[in-house]
Amino acid sequence: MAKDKRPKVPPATVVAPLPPPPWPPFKPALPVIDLILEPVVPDKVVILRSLFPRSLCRDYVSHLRDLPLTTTPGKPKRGLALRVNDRYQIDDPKFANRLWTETGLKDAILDSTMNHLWGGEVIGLNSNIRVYRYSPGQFFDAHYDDSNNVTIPTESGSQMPAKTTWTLLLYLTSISEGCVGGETVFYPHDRRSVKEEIAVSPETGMLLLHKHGDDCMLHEGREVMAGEKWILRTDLCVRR
Ligand SMILES: O=C(O)CCC(=O)C(=O)O
Ligand SMILES: [Fe+2]
Repeated sequence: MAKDKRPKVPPATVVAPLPPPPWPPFKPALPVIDLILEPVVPDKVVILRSLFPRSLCRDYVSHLRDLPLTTTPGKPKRGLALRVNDRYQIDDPKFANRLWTETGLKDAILDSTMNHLWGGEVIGLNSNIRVYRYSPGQFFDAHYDDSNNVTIPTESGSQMPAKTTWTLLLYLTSISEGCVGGETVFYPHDRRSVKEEIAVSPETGMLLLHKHGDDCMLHEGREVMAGEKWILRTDLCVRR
């Protein structure tokens, strides 16, 4: 089989398990509005506005600042996308489950008319939670996101085999907090082309979902010009 040379996101770094951070409670109770999935690119990119209200985003950012964020190295290994941002990563199945069940996301996804898009029976979110902070000059170069095999804990304590099918990015800041730039840009034809680009500007509290794996669109996190772009990232998981 031909080797896939598309630039990929570097695999998760193996680190000694640390206790998860004390994520702020979801206050006020979520969701604050009727959550509606809005297509941006048919079958590939969807947004969900106001998953978190602005006050909760503010609360999250002020807590996330205290986390031990590390700056990604400037020069990636061959085949991996260049990204320059500060990030934190934790395996936290409990928080992934809270994000899934206590925000209205599960209902919005499972009740949607878009059920055929998710790539199987959706069972929850990837427990690999990533926090990104982009300061001015930082960006995430064009790449594709891979699908990964993971497990999701069930209520009985067993582990259910799952695979990730869509990337979830929750924007915690935007132009309203002074973040200039930082759009997530998609390229429909596997090449960076200004004419073809579809740019999603961060909106505070908005969740962006995009299909990944074999059908992933080439995409990038554009350079932040002022302020800070904060994101929470996880993935949608289906049964495998
Ligand atoms: O920061 C962004 O807008 C894009 C992030 C991204 O592409 C990723 O996490 O794989
Ligand atoms: Fe990505």
